[in-house]
Amino acid sequence: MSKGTLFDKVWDLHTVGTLASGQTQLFIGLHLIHEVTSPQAFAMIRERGLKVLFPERTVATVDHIVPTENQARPFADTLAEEMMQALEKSCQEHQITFYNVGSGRQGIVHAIAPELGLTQPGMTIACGDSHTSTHGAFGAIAFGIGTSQVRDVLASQTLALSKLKVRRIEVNGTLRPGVYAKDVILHIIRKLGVKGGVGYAYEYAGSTFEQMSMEERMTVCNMSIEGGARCGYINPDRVTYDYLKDREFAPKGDDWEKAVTWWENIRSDTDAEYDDVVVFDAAEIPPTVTWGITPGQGIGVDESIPTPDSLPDSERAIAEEAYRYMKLQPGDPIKGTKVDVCFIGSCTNGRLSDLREAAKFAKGRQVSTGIKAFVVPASEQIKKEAEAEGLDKIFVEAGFEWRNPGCSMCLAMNPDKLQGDQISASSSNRNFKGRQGSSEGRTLLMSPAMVVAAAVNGKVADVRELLP
Ligand SMILES: CC(C)[C@H](C(=O)O)[C@@H](O)C(=O)O
Ligand code: SF4
Repeated sequence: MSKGTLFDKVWDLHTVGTLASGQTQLFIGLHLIHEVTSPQAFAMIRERGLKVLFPERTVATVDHIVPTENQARPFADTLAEEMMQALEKSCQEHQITFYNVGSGRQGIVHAIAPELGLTQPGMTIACGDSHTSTHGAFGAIAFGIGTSQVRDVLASQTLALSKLKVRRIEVNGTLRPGVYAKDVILHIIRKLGVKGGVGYAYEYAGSTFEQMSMEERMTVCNMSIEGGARCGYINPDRVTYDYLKDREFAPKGDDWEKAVTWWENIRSDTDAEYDDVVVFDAAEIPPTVTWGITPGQGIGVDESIPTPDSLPDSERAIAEEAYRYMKLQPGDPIKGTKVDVCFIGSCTNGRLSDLREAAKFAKGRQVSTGIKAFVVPASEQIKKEAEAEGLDKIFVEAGFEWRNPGCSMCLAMNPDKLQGDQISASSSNRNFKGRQGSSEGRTLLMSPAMVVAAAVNGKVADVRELLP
């Protein structure tokens, strides 16, 4: 095996050849598909009379358009129903496994592949979805692709790609109470910028990530793309193997031992060379909230919205645009900003550990009057597990609604939408203009625990004040 970073090794092992363009033809071990970016890709292969080359390496689910309340078919939204039928038909035609609503395995694509054990170290994974970077938490090279690339993978199981540089992002130390994986990644993006990672794969390393659970690692890798990095990964270790062991599609018996040996070999070598190295101290990371219209516009919950003169030239224009859109004043504290909607869910923070942590703070408290607060587990399996622990009851008693799995208000391609210029406290990953279903809707990104703090206070609050 070649020496170097995990990225280099996995890249080399999956290289089919070099194309005339100079790009690499890279073999894709696992292709995940969903209803939004696959219909046109299927139409394109159909037009050319092509087949799906490796249906057994292709797995589908439905997540973006599913209603989280009434899931009766046909869906009330005819466009959603059409997308659903298109996916059902394509999967049937090409013998692709489809985890449909009610299968017990449906959910946000980036939640179900790990929980089924499909996502494994050393793999190349592609999906027509930018947050495919999530799967890097397992030491896979996983990235989002566009519809024409979905076509390429369906037809050839390969992609034409240019190799990325690798930046090692080291975070060391223990996170302070009330500070979560979400704050770590929001902090990294705040410091390195939303375009800082363009051209790079991010390798997250250091004791902070080593101490994280797989779910926390997924939260971090998920938002690599918001920092401009096409993929982000963490070297596999005992935590990874313990998570994967005995999952449905994980290797079994002798194959398991062989797999672990191989996974150990693909870890970045200690003397690997990086194109860049950045180091952060975990103790300096505060509970972070975004105030603007990019995930890079984050501040500590006890900081004030930056004034134009405190910002570097390159950030001023987008800050001006953000003050106008968000209707927030530079210099004002973010804490105390009134919110209307509180959303816990998404592929960033809709997993069991997120719901458990949020429930700890919701227990025995009440959602403030006039606030709409709701919890959307990322998958059917997570929903079931959460209910078995009684988390649903804690949320409902506190005044949250408990919904069915899907992307929901992360992107609002389903009925869960902000109205007018409502402000949401959201555990999702994007605060772009109009992201949550209203062209004037405003989004404040934060950890699930911070969303609960906002829900019970009716305004942005510091979760540390709720700590026992
Ligand atoms: C719909 C899909 C293509 C999109 C993405 O690529 O990320 C969505 O998941 C998002 O989060 O904006
Ligand atoms: S939860 Fe949000 S970010 Fe994740 S795949 Fe769905 S829409 Fe995209």
